[in-house]
Amino acid sequence: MSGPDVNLPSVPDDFVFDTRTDLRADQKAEVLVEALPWLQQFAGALVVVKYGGNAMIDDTLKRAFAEDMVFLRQVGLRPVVVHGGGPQINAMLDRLDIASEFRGGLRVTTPEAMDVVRMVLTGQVSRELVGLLNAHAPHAVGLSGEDAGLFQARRRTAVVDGHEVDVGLVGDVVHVNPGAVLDLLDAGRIPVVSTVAPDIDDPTQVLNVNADTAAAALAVALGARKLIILTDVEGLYTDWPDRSTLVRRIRASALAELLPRLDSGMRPKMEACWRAVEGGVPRAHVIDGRATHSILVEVFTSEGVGTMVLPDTDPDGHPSTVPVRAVRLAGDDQEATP
Ligand SMILES: Nc1ncnc2c1ncn2[C@@H]1O[C@H](COP(=O)(O)OP(=O)(O)O)[C@@H](O)[C@H]1O
Ligand SMILES: CC(=O)N[C@@H](CCC(=O)OP(=O)(O)O)C(=O)O
Repeated sequence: MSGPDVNLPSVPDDFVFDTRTDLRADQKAEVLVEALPWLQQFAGALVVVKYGGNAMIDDTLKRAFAEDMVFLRQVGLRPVVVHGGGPQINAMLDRLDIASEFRGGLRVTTPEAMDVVRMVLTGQVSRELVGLLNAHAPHAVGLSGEDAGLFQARRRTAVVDGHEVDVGLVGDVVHVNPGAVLDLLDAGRIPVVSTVAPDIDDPTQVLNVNADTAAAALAVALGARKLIILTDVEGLYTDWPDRSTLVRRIRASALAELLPRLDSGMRPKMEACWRAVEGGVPRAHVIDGRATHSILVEVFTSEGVGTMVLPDTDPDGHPSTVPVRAVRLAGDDQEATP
């Protein structure tokens, strides 16, 4: 194609053209202005973000996630990252030819598998996330549930078809000592937490803890303003996989009724949201980690994204409402009040 003969400035080989032509300048300004009340509302807010699953295996998404965390910190929030790493653990177990299975959504964890879980979460996934974050500015510090007594866990079973089954070295967080995380936040750092925890009944033994569950326990202990869980689906569907049943907002009591009917993938996430909200975290969200910058859209736009869990009543005793995001509540006949 030939255009008018004009003198164009020379462009370096590594120049990346801005292809974001879908927004006009005034529309870009509108997006920024729309963020203003949310920036004001969340100034200083502590937000726990659980990063894991498939959103963590794509390089572009990983870089975008790091940008989002650095962005949150830069505009005055206090983000804490709790990461999973199920797919990465699977890959390493395969490489080492160690068999592994899930029961009731939990990995059956033998002592041999536990070594791999610990090595992958704290030695590989945490290191990679810290590196991606620190590519922007040296703020991220990795720590595991073992560090400074952050987590203590107790062994648990899984429930399969109504029966309790042994899943080996798997635990639930029963105690959180958030001092180390708070120290890091006070120093302006971004803590990156991996979810391996000492056994409260045998502190020389470490346990494998589901990262969604651990993120909820940490959010409660830190008094977080939000828990945000990234996953590989748009949010919670009441009738999975019927796409017309995506839930935008749901109150804790309606969620409690729904939980027993959820499949094992979504159940730990929604249970984590429920636990967080019951434990005093005002809002918990499950959002699509496959969409770049979905965290920024959730925090800084009026529509939000994904599924939001909110308490039945806000601390002032009024039925909980959230500005503008007026969408019908699952399990609730009323329209949300803007
Ligand atoms: N009710 C539901 N709503 C949404 N997703 C569901 C539901 N039930 C099952 N799922 C499945 O759960 C998956 C998310 O769980 P999982 O794969 O464990 O997430 P992650 O890898 O992000 O930790 C979704 O990709 C979807 O296939
Ligand atoms: C007990 C248990 O199942 N632990 C998980 C811990 C990692 C995790 O939760 O990772 P995702 O968030 O990526 O799923 C596991 O071994 O896979």
